[in-house]
Formats: sequence, structure tokens, C-alpha cells
Amino acid sequence: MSKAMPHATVEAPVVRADGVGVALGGQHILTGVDLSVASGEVLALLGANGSGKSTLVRALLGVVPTSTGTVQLFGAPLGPSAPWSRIGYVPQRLPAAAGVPSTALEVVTSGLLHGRTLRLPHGARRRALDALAEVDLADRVHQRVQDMSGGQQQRVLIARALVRRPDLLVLDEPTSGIDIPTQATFVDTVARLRESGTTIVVILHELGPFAPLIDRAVVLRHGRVVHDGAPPRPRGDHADSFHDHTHAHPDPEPPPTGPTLSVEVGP
Ligand SMILES: Nc1ncnc2c1ncn2[C@@H]1O[C@H](COP(=O)(O)OP(=O)(O)OP(=O)(O)O)[C@@H](O)[C@H]1O
Repeated sequence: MSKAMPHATVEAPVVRADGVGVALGGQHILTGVDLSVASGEVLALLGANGSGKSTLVRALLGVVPTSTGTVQLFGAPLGPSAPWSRIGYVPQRLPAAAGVPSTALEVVTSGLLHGRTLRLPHGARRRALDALAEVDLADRVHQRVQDMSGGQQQRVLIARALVRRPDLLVLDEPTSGIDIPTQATFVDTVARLRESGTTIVVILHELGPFAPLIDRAVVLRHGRVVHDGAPPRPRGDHADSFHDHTHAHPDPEPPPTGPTLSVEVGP
């Protein structure tokens, strides 16, 4: 007897990587990375310096070529058919920032341009101003990015990604170089995005204030995935397999305002 199949729609993962390898400068940087990120998930990418976190994110977004494997975004292969307008990316730093004569408002507004579209959508200016307010730069919208501090430039990049109201937000160490009050504002923003169902992939050096927002953690070591599952436990647990015993704790005492969760990972 034949059984009727249910008509349930199976949603493709937002990010799917199968067997991804990357070689740069003759070196294998990533080897056999499998990764799947479901819609609405907040995934932390952890690992020691040089373990391949930025390279993985760049490979997932087609910024660096893969030598093996495949990547799909929202079910589409990397390339022109991938829905780039649904994706916001905040790179670790903006090397060209020193030479960017544009104002913060102009840079953030440019986040609304994608593909071959050179026309801004209705309400672009309002949206850009709102995004700048989200990162506490409402009073600097007309300042040139090249005259800003590194932390302020980072906040402009975050606003440039947020202005797209992305369904997938990819952040490479978003709070490095940002002062503590602005970090807290940004954590609130990420919490709101999570509530609204945004899928987030975030590279972090430590979970820190993001810990309560992280659904899953992937740990890289020497370009391979060595953990994919629950986020690491709070720092201080030396039995933890993520714990790096090889370097001094930068912050051995809990802060006076109370303990924060953090993790150190090492090779
Ligand atoms: N364009 C490149 N050419 C050659 N090697 C590269 C290139 N980009 C990165 N690498 C090397 O790849 C390795 C992984 O770098 P990657 O920036 O992905 O690590 P990461 O985990 O993000 O480190 P960090 O936490 O310091 O940002 C490093 O050894 C780095 O030197």
C-alpha cells in the first residue's frame, strides 16, 4: 500500500558547507570543513589565532575560493544566484578605511546597494540614520570615516551590515576595538536580531557578553572542526577540552560587577 507523503516544506539550512578546503599561499588553511547553520540559529565560531575562523567565513561568503567542497547559502550555490541582499557581513577590519573619504552616512547607505543595483530603495537615508543610531553614532553621521577611530570605523561597518536588515548576519570579531558601553549596546542589538529570527554567525575570541545569545559553537583548530555543539562552559573549568593551558589568562579575576562567561581556546 502506498503511503501519502506529507506536504511539509523542508527549509534549506541558511549556511551549508560540505567538505570545504581552502589553500592560500601554498598552505592548507582549511581542511574538510562541514557546517550547517539552521534558520534563526546563533552560531559562534571559536578557535585560537590563526585557526582559520576568518578564512572559513570568507570562504562561506565566496570572498576566498575553496579548493575542495561546496557551499550553499539559503539553498543556493555560491555565485550570482545566491541571495546576497539577504546577507550582511562585518569583516574584522576595514584596511582601506584610512583612505575612505566618505562620511559614515554615505558608507552605511552604500550597504543598501547590492549586485548591479545602483538605485537606493525608498527611505534609504532614514534607514541608514537608524542603523547609525543603533551603533551609537547618531552624532557622527556626517563625519568622514577616515577621521574616525578604529572602534568607530568598526561600528560604521556594523551599521552598514544592519541597514540591509539581513536574514543572515556574519560578524568577524565584531566587538574587538570597541569600548565597553558600545559593546553592551551591540550585544543588545544582536539580542534583538536573534529575537526577530535573524540567523547569526559570529567569530568571537571569547564568548564574553554574547554567551547567553549563543545557541551553538563550532571550534576550529588548525583549519579543522574539532567541536560542533553546545557552547563551551564558563572559563575557569580547566577540565574543559577547549581550555587553553598554554597562555596566561589576561583577566584572572572576575570583574567587580560580577562574573562573565568567557572561553579561551587554543591549539
Ligand atoms: N591570503 C593569505 N595567504 C596566505 N595565508 C593566509 C592568508 N590569509 C590567511 N592566511 C593564513 O591562514 C591562517 C588562518 O588565518 P585566519 O585569519 O583565517 O585565522 P583566524 O582564526 O581568523 O585568526 P585570528 O583570530 O587571528 O583572526 C593563518 O595562518 C594565516 O596566516
